[in-house]
This record gives sequence, structure tokens and C-alpha cells, in this order.
Amino acid sequence: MRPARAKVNLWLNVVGRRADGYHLLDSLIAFTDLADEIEVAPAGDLSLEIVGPGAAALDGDDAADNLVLKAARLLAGRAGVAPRAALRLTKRIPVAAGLGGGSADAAATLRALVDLWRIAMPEEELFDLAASLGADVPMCLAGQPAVATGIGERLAPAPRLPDCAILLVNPGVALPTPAVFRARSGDLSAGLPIGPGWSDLAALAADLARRGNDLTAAAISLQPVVADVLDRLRSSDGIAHVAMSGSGATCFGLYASIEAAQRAASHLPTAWWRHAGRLV
Ligand SMILES: C[C@@](CO)(OP(=O)(O)O)[C@H](O)COP(=O)(O)OP(=O)(O)OC[C@H]1O[C@@H](n2ccc(N)nc2=O)[C@H](O)[C@@H]1O
Ligand SMILES: Nc1ncnc2c1ncn2[C@@H]1O[C@H](COP(=O)(O)OP(=O)(O)O)[C@@H](O)[C@H]1O
Repeated sequence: MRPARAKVNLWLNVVGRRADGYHLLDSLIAFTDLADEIEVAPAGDLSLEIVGPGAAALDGDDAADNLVLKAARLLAGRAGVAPRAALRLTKRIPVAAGLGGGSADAAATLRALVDLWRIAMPEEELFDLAASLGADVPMCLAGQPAVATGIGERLAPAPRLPDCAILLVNPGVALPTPAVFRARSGDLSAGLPIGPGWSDLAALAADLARRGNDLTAAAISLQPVVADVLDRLRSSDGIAHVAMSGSGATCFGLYASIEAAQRAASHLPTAWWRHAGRLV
């Protein structure tokens, strides 16, 4: 079993535009203890079973479009092996939520199948393959806190993050990434230089507050409930920082302790999905 961890964009600045329309980003990525699971077993052909609390959210999708199967087919093609494996995805990360769940699943599938099929592929080639599956897949393959630039695929190790608890909250609305980028307006950010690191949670929170998430206004214009989520988190006891992750609609609060995050979670509307946990 391989965990496919949800990412959060602790900050996300849009700093430019590429000729093909993709946006150039500057984003601090961290991973959380919220994870899907990928299991692989030998089989005569390629199949995918999806189970778990988030499985229903993928019901309407064509299974062949699932990033897990796309990753498997792409890897087999590149390595010249027959795409034979029984894949099982336990889905817990909310879908189209700014937590990179599909990308995490694709990255975990690549790692699992490299082992199952005994493929000897240089890391660099595996990262190229990941980038062709989606802008977020290489960061999930790396799985470490990173500052992402380019369209999200250029990764530099992040300074060590201070210990903290995180509360993830999703109001139950899906926000497709392309729609949010299309709805973005306003100036590009300059992208601030990265300092030597953060001595504690207060220092991290002050830096995050200066940078923010440049997709927030666009997400709120499409799903106004995102503003309510941010307001509720902002008024919770012990809150150090509040922002939206990625293109939304999941927002997060940072707290000094898991107890504070759990207490804040207990005061939210029951209809909202939430997860109190840790950055890993
Ligand atoms: C915004 C971010 C921030 O981490 O995360 P999510 O909110 O999706 O989790 C990512 O850049 C999403 O990465 P990912 O979801 O892999 O994107 P892709 O599948 O490659 O692209 C989906 C679409 O988003 C837009 N897109 C994506 C990345 C980027 N840097 N600029 C863009 O303009 C493009 O319209 C593209 O067609
Ligand atoms: N394994 C997967 N898990 C989630 N979504 C997937 C998966 N495979 C394909 N998708 C498609 O990718 C889209 C983006 O999903 P996801 O990665 O969860 O969100 P985000 O890009 O906001 O982080 C979904 O709308 C879904 O149709």
C-alpha cells in the first residue's frame, strides 16, 4: 500500500503567463497526513477498482480518464512493458478541491508500478513522465515540502517548516482548476524572494500573509461560499493563518496544536467536509 498524500499550497502567487496560456506560479507546497491509497497486484490485464469515502465523487467520470490508469498506460508505453496490473484506489481526498488528489494518485501509481514491473528508469525520466500527466504530478512524486515555480513543475526544497497542525475545510463544491485560472483577473504578483526559513509558526504565518493565494478572488467569484469558509476559519480560536489551497475550494487554517484544530473543526457547519491533521 502506498499513501498518495494531499498537498496544500501554503502560498500561491501567479507571476506570469506562458505563450500556451499556462500560468507561471510561485508556490510553497507542503503535504498532509490526509492521503488516498494505491495498491497494485499482478494480473493478466489492466484494471482499476475505486473504493473509499471519496469514490462516489468519481462515479460520473469515464474510468479510462482516471489519472491512475493514465499514469499506468504512460509508464508501460515508455518502459516498453505490457500494462498488466490490478490497481485499487482508496479515495479519501476530496475531488477537484485544490488538494491535488488526482496528481497524488498518479505519482503514487508511477512509484508502485516501477516496483511491480521492475522498471529501471532514471528519476529524471520519471519526473518528465509525471510532468506530462499534469503540472502538479512532479511535486507529488517528490513528496517533500518544496517551492514550486514554472507551471508548478520546477521544484526547489523548501526551508524546514515549523511544527503545526492544519485544518482542511471544503464546503462541498467542486472548483475545476481551468475555470478558476480563466476567472482570474488583476495584476501578476512579483514573487517575493525566499528567506532562510521560519523560526516558528508566527514567523511562517507572517510570511504566508504577505504572499497569499492569488486565485482566491477568482474562486470566490465562482463559488461565493469560499469566502464564508475563510471567514469562519479566521474567527476560530488559536488561528495562526488562513488561506485557500490551490484553485480551491478547500481552505486551511494553521494552528499550534492538533487540539486547537479539532476544536475549530467542531464549530463548523456539519455539511462542510473537514480534516484536522498535520503537515508531514
Ligand atoms: C492550481 C494548482 C496549484 O498547485 O493546483 P490545484 O488547485 O489544481 O490542486 C496546480 O497548478 C494545478 O495543477 P494540475 O491540476 O496538475 O494542472 P493541469 O492538469 O496540468 O492543468 C489543468 C489546467 O489548469 C490551468 N493551469 C494549470 C497549471 C498552471 N500553472 N497554469 C494553468 O493555467 C490550465 O488551464 C490547464 O489546462
Ligand atoms: N484519481 C483521481 N482522483 C481525483 N480526480 C481525478 C482522478 N483521476 C482523474 N481525476 C479528474 O481530475 C480532476 C481534478 O481532480 P483533483 O486532482 O482531485 O483536483 P485538483 O486539481 O483541484 O487538486 C477531477 O475533476 C477528476 O475528474
